[in-house]
Amino acid sequence: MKLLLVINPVSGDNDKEPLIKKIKDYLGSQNDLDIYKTNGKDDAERLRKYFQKKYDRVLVMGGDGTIKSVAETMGDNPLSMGIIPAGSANGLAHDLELPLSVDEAIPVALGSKTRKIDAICLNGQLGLHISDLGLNAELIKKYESSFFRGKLGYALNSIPTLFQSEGPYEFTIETKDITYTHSGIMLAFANSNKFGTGAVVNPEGKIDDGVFEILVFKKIDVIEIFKTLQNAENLSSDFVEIIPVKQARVRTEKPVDFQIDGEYCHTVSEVNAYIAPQKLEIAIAE
Ligand SMILES: Nc1ncnc2c1ncn2[C@@H]1O[C@H](COP(=O)(O)OP(=O)(O)OP(=O)(O)O)[C@@H](O)[C@H]1O
Repeated sequence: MKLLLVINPVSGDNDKEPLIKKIKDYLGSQNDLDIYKTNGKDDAERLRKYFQKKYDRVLVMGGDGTIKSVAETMGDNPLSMGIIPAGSANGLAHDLELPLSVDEAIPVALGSKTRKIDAICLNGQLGLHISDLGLNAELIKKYESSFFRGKLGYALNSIPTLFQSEGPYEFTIETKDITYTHSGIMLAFANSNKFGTGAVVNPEGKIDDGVFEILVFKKIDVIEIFKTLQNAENLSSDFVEIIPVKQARVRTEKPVDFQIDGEYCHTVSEVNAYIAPQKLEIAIAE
């Protein structure tokens, strides 16, 4: 097998060298492995050059942001992807029920069982997991500029963000059939059903059903947040409005912080979103 291993050296705040050694040991001598370590600057350009070569699979060792950027760089003829979860939250790996320990993840990432998943195209970028406008994107903006990485960084930044949020916002959502206006602290574009924290915010969401859900979170409600952590299926519509769609345009009166799969994307006042069915093939557990 000819493999490209893409590694984010800083994701999840953990040392990748022992993990790389485990992969090399597992592969032994009969496999052909190229390694690319991301730099966070011109990765797309550099990766595109790698993808001009022929590989059988790309392995990604990082978090959702690294998976997203590799998926975007592969273009219209993507390779199948094996994931070695090594980010802070690993939302996509949780959704696909991939093993989180590297020893278990390696055989799965190199295995023959795969699953095709949808992506959401958001203002020209790919979102594979959950992207949002508002409160969570404000938190990610603060986290990315903070000294602390990993889960501690999210935790340390979340309390001030909850009190300093600029919301609520007025979201105008135009679908093929109808236009809604909802006020909320955050609007999410969900391809899957839970955040990397495990909170099930989109109980009906499936990652390969050809639709995505727009979730408008109306207020912070401790009981409902607790229910999301218990995998409850009946979230109150006073807490979250769920709109399944294939395509939508969302507008806000003033620019609002926006994030895609945990990557902060500045402020926007319009997001054009549509589903790209069966966009990516990912190796999963037998
Ligand atoms: N060498 C590097 N130095 C700094 N940033 C990097 C580097 N390589 C990639 N990045 C950045 O890492 C981000 C993607 O991180 P990813 O989502 O994979 O991990 P993560 O789960 O967010 O982990 P963490 O929370 O520790 O960043 C992107 O913003 C990318 O630009």
